[in-house]
Amino acid sequence: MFISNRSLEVQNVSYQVENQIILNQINLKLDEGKIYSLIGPSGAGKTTLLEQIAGVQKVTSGAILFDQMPMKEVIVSLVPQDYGLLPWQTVEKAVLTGATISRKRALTSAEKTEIKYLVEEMGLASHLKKYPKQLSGGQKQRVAIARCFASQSAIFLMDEPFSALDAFTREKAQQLFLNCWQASQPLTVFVTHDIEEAVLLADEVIVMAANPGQIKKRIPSPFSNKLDLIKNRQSLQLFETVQALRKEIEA
Ligand SMILES: Nc1ncnc2c1ncn2[C@@H]1O[C@H](COP(=O)(O)OP(=O)(O)OP(=O)(O)O)[C@@H](O)[C@H]1O
Repeated sequence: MFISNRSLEVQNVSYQVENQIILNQINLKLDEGKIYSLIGPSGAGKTTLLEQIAGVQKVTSGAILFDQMPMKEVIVSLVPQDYGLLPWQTVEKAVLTGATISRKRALTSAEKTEIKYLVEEMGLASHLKKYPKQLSGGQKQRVAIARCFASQSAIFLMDEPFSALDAFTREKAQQLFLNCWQASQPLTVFVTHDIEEAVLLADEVIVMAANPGQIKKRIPSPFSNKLDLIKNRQSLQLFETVQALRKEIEA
């Protein structure tokens, strides 16, 4: 059992562009060793909140801390909506560079072997020498996820990480994600429009409301064993939780 008491705290974060309030007094305490999904209607501010946590967007009102440190001192791994791959880096280079930067040192040969295994598991072995323009959307997304795991950061932030995958590949990637996640159990926050995915993968679903963007509800996972995706996908708990969430989002 993974034991940790570090947490990410979003303290009274608000964000306004011109006269539009995009985030309105967001308060969240998120614990290490857990996966959180962020759902809500379009325009609720999910991406904005994720990017403020990641430090991509400046926090102009309120504070975001991890283990009581400001986020600029914390290394996070972000899977952005556009995958964030550099056009001049091959798949291999992208994953290895991500891992080196987050560790702030050269990789050991054991770490390189582990990363190679991860890349193979992600179905990318035959694409190692390819550049982003030579990859499909789904392949790019898998590179971004592999780079995230290879980084071994304490915090993973993912914006619709499985959205470009077809249904079958998506189910495989979700299972692979949960299996890989078990090894280090980073505090993970992911945005999704897929309510089923939000319930299946997360320990807690965070529902946002729009105009202005705010936290509406937090709903714990109904599953005792999240790893058993096949069983959970067919369960009554999934059906009931998805129905309840749908009402919450539409209300
Ligand atoms: N830099 C910006 N300038 C002006 N408006 C912005 C800016 N960034 C975000 N917004 C607005 O903030 C609101 C929230 O956007 P955001 O992308 O965070 O929402 P979202 O919940 O992720 O939406 P979606 O589900 O459609 O991806 C939207 O109304 C958007 O138009």
